[in-house]
Amino acid sequence: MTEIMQVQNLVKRYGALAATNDLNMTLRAGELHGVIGPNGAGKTTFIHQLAGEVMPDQGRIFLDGIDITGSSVDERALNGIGRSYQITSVFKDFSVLENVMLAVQARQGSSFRFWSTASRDKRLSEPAHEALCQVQLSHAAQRRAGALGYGEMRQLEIAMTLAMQPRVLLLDEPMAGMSQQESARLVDLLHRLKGQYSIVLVEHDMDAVFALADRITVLLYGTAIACDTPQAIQTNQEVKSAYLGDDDDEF
Ligand SMILES: Nc1ncnc2c1ncn2[C@@H]1O[C@H](COP(=O)(O)OP(=O)(O)OP(=O)(O)O)[C@@H](O)[C@H]1O
Repeated sequence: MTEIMQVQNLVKRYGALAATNDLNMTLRAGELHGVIGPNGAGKTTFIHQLAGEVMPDQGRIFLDGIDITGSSVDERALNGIGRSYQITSVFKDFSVLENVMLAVQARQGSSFRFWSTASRDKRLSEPAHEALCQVQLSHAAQRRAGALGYGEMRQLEIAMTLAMQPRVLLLDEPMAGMSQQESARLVDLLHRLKGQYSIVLVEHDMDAVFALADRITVLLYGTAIACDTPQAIQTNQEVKSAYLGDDDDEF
């Protein structure tokens, strides 16, 4: 399997604290790669660095073998790195469809400037409908985004990310705050997206990560202490003692 991203020796310091510390990881094309670790292990800082929101102090990030360490968030998005939108970036008074259309427009950039309104609308609405279909939110296309339930709002965020036509999807705790039913629906959705996209999933819901991931990287104090299949991670002694405190029941 080819590697779509490589992360080499990533370091991000906040004062004396190294949030990521010599962190190495590879993302294979089409895999769902779970990233787990205790609170403060550096998971979110890692995702921020992959997305370009935080610049590392040391280390390199490669996409398709090209060094993107110094690229901005926008450049990375145009090169296919999709960072899940946050609820804060949803326009609550716009319809669900309009929000996704805005994401399509962001992807298409200024190429629509000279087009007629009708053709522009179609060029925006068709991929937007497609993205909503992918996350099974088509039924809510005309609803006001602000009227969506919490789980549906997260589905909308993913639709907006998919509308950017990413190859790599970065998902930072997509199940946070969800009910059991909403989480189960999101697990189903990620199962469907698996293989179509290369996905990095940071998630505290261990059942979800172990059910979904092809491989899991375990972070501890900003360093990857293990990277393996869920089955191997489950029985990895270093992971057990360092991350789970030797408690077999945790898995
Ligand atoms: N902007 C910042 N300024 C100072 N310290 C920070 C900053 N961002 C993160 N940190 C620190 O870096 C460490 C790693 O934080 P990070 O949020 O990446 O961990 P995490 O694994 O995502 O944690 P959690 O599971 O609790 O979300 C923590 O000790 C955190 O306090």
